[in-house]
Amino acid sequence: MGVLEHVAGPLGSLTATTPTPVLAVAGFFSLVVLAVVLNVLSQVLLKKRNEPPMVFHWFPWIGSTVTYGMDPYKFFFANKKKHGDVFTFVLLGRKMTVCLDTKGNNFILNGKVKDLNAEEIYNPLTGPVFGRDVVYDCPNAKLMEQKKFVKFGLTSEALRSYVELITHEVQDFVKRHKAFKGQKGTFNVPNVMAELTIYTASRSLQGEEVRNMFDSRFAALFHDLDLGFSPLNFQLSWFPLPHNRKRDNAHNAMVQIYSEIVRKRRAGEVKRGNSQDMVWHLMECTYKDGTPVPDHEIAGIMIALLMAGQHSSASTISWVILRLATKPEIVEELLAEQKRVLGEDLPPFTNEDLTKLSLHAQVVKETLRLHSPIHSIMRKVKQPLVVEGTNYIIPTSHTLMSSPGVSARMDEHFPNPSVWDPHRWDALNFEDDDEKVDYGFGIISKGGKSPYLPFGAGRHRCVGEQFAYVQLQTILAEFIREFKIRNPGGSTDIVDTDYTSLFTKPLSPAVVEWERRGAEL
Ligand code: HEM
Repeated sequence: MGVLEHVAGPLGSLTATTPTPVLAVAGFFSLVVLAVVLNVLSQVLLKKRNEPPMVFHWFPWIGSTVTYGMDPYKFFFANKKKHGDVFTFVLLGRKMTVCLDTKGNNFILNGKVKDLNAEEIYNPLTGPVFGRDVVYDCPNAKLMEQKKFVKFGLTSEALRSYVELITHEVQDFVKRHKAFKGQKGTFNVPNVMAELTIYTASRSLQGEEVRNMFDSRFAALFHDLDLGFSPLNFQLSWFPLPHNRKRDNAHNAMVQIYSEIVRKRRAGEVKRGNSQDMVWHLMECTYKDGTPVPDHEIAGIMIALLMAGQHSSASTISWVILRLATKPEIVEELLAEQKRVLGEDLPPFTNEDLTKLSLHAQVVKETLRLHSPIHSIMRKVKQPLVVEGTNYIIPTSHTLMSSPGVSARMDEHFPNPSVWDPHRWDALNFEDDDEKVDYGFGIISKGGKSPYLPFGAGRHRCVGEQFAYVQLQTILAEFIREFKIRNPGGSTDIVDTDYTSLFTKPLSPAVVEWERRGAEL
């Protein structure tokens, strides 16, 4: 028997005796073609005049998922050019209506609670990670109270103590970490900075017990819990996949750890001393109706703070280091600022000192303009909504999507927007004339006209901004005291962004060269 007969033999017998598989494949392809044709026809023929334009797509359900997912900003700008600031696209079967620029940001972020809803979108994903009765697993009014607890826990006394604790963590880290052995070397920025960020956050905000557990048990639990933030979980968070099982086990273990910390503290087995961590503060908080925060909610809020803070801060400080490595002259300017403000001998600094290090703050601010860790913010439409200045009415079957990162990259607001230039903020401020509002967690700027909203706006605005700035500025100030940094070969290139996880971050590996001060690069 020849080779061809060998191959044809089995196929021949298959078609002769079982025609079904071939027919099934042909049938499947016909169905796909039919679905594509109907989908295209419906986009061309059934345009609704009072709904925003739909981004053209061939396949139903998949829609624009791939182009959006590969580079959301490229996708937003391309469609803004084609359709204007308001358009709809299909993301995994959902109709997402995007509203861009300052008006779009304001429309979505400052929307009323009766019109827009965050918890229906986010809770399937965050619920199993954070736990019961916290954040999106409770009515919005309760979330506002929980945010108030956190915001009011970040007192100036607490922040002062955090600066000291974070400073010690950084000093210890740069002495001991394997990436910083010797006088000079290279390090993979995203990995090393993620490690440093979590040590600093856990020692300050989370408290001594959590920090002490980090090197052993806690890091593994954090890793497993984090698996729950896989984008796949927007659809399948309930499905017993291995990563979801690990997530659930990690969540239960973490709740037990926090509950045990609270129990020991309440029993007086651990004394407070000068400790200002958030667990102590939450143990003293009560809801408006007089109910103290139950232990499982303390655990849930602490987990939420850990997860929300870790990804955003680790990504931001990594971008700070990577951007500085492209402009080593700014590193020297930062050091000069510290010497000018604090003294030539670079003494330890306080939270009040940080507010005087304006270039340090501007480095963080400019980095967040171009590298905001959250590129898309979503809300479910609860009743048909008119978009001001248009004839569009957004139906309740749509989800709204805001991307403040778009206005932050528009040349109408920021000349040469793609250039990373901390000095652009020397004389730039969007907050001064802004309307103020209180959604229940303290007075905030409404941000209605600002093109720069990396911490969001409205009732879901970030309550971690102050902590993030303290953490990021302290790490930055300590880091540049210790090291000179630059890109290998003095290159000015910057790595691409990794959009595959929920929070964006630099694509790893992203390596820079370091040298301890006192030696030459
Ligand atoms: C550079 C750092 C950070 C950035 C850029 C950032 C950004 C944001 C943004 C854009 C939102 C609004 C989300 C929405 O409207 O759906 C938000 C909310 C929030 N963030 Fe942050 N964040 C940062 C750090 C932190 C830290 C360190 C914490 C905790 C200590 C934190 C806790 C929260 C909380 C509790 C919310 C409220 C969620 C809600 O009300 O729906 N964030 N953050």
